[in-house]
Amino acid sequence: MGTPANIIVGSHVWVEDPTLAWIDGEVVSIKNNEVHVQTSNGKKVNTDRSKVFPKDMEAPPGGVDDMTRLSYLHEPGVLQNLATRYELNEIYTYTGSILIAVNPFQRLLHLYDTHMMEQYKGADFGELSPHVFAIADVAYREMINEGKNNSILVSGESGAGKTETTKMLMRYLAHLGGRSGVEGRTVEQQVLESNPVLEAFGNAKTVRNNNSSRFGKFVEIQFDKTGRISGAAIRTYLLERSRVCQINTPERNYHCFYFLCAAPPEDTQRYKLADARSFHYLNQSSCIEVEGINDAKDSGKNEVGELPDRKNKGIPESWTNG
Ligand SMILES: Nc1ncnc2c1ncn2[C@@H]1O[C@H](COP(=O)(O)OP(=O)(O)OP(=O)(O)O)[C@@H](O)[C@H]1O
Repeated sequence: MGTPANIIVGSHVWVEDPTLAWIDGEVVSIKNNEVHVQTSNGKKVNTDRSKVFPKDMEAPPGGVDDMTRLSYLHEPGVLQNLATRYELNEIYTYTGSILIAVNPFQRLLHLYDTHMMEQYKGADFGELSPHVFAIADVAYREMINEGKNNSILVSGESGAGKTETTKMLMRYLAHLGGRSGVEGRTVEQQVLESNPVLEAFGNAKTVRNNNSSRFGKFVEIQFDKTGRISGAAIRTYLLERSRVCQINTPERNYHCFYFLCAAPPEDTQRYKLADARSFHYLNQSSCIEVEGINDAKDSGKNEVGELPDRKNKGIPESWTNG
């Protein structure tokens, strides 16, 4: 962020705030390099000129859907725009061809239904509101038109929404490249159904996220020349292995252990399992149950065919019997 040169007495500006990150206010005086600001929450702040940023007083009340259209592309300007849109449940914003997603922490089902997918199918980039489907659509079209591989990178800190976003991308690509009316389980179904299995073995409750992925993954979806999904591969790497034998409150071990312990009695007896609290690797943390995760129900989430080699892996039948 460069030093703003045009700060004068009367300017509307942003200054840092210990709790709000940034607060807006008006410059009341400037002495050498020290700027005196009266903030909109009634405080007086003295700060260095280099830490004061101009506020765009003509920004649209609902924010802009592409941040390259902001008059000032500095941190407070970007955060203010994202916050304004978030208030309106607009969780997606572009910065050029990059999509920024703000975690809504609530199900916005209308955003991801089939109707929405159909709207984004083939639409020009930027024609509709920013959306994760638009990113997937561009990647897909470019791949088809130019005959080249394409990648979508999803990044962010823990709990930002990468796992959810990746699932939406996969759902959309499966929608575009799926085969309707094909007998049996299609590749795209199998790709989508791999998520619960991967999450059971590689996700755990952490301080920041009840369903934190403790591994990285590279999902490859292969398409044929006509744009239909022909295959898929998922490469996982860097599982946080230490979590298996050491956990601290309020975190949990990998979901799969709790699912196993919560399996129906015939399975728990057969595999000599018991209440999760009776196992040292699970009871080192006082957190056994997690809000939003039903271990007994989720233990049966995996349906026939997902784990064809379950016998070799010692996976209880209840996991594959639905
Ligand atoms: N688009 C979304 N709609 C609704 N809820 C969401 C969305 N994105 C994220 N969430 C919520 O936030 C939680 C955390 O998101 P997610 O697990 O995707 O984060 P992450 O970036 O993958 O974190 P980690 O790096 O810890 O795995 C989800 O369990 C879900 O409750």
